[in-house]
Amino acid sequence: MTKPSDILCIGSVLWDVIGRAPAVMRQGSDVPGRITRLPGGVAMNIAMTLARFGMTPALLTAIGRDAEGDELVAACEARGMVTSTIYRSDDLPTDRYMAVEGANGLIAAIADAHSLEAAGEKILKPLHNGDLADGANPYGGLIALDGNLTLDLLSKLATSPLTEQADLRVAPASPGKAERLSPFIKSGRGTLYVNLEEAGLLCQTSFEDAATAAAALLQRGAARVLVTNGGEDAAEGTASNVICATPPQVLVTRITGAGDTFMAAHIAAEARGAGRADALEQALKAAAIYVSGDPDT
Ligand SMILES: Nc1ncnc2c1ncn2[C@@H]1O[C@H](COP(=O)(O)OP(=O)(O)O)[C@@H](O)[C@H]1O
Ligand SMILES: O=c1[nH]cc([C@@H]2O[C@H](COP(=O)(O)O)[C@@H](O)[C@H]2O)c(=O)[nH]1
Repeated sequence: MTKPSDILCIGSVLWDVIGRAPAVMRQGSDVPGRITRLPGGVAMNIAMTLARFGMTPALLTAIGRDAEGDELVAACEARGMVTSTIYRSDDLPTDRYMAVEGANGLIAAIADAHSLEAAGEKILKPLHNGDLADGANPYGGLIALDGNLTLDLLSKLATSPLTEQADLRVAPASPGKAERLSPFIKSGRGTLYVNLEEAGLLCQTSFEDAATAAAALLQRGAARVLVTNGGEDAAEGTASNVICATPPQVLVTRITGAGDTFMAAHIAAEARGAGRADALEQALKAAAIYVSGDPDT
């Protein structure tokens, strides 16, 4: 029996290896700093924030049956997440992400999500084998889905009966993978969470502000969108209208994971019954607290 959860997080759960230096960095820099290893991956970041807001996420991902994988699953369990829904692979290693951040922001990052990609549809088994749902009774709750899955699998999910009854919340994994979300614009299914750059990539243009980007995504077929723009106004749009709000001004101490925190806080606010404007305000407040927080937590 699977322990009850109130949201499924589908996508990448991996180890983040983050190097941080107080110096301004450029290509070829070799400077003293701190290197930390933390649970990461977009689905995990969202799940961790949801857990902090009192929700119980179940994870649908691929994790290797290796020592790094065991440690990662234990870290998920320690945070109260449901892990029996995870696909553990005997032959695929646990995925990793590596980033370098200097005083001038993110210098570069590499995401190695090859095992998740290779596992493909195997991670979705609990949605049709009766653990969470089956063909006759599709899953009808919240799903947070990340764009680390292959375009092929995301395309299937955008039209699949497996997710037809679900309240689907979709986030790109990075600007480089933003276009993988285009099936959800085409099918007009789900709520998309993107930053301004990702909105531009999805519309093959660039936008000056979040409200314009939200309107363009809706016009192309998206059912509902949230567009963030760092410290500038964020927007939320549905078929009826686009609303905006301004993030609180804070001193930024970390940037990795701001978008994921925004999304999780927004979902949690709505799960508690917040209306559109209130949920947007709460998400901006939570993201501001996060970006101005202790980078080592
Ligand atoms: N400089 C900042 N000041 C205040 N809030 C910020 C700042 N940068 C990011 N945030 C918060 O994090 C959210 C997401 O940041 P953004 O940079 O748009 O996304 P991503 O992390 O996906 O690139 C913003 O909407 C805002 O709430
Ligand atoms: O292709 C990917 N890039 C980045 C991430 C994850 O996203 C976070 C960094 O996101 P951002 O740069 O938006 O802060 C990290 O936790 C990392 O593991 C991911 O899953 N896949």
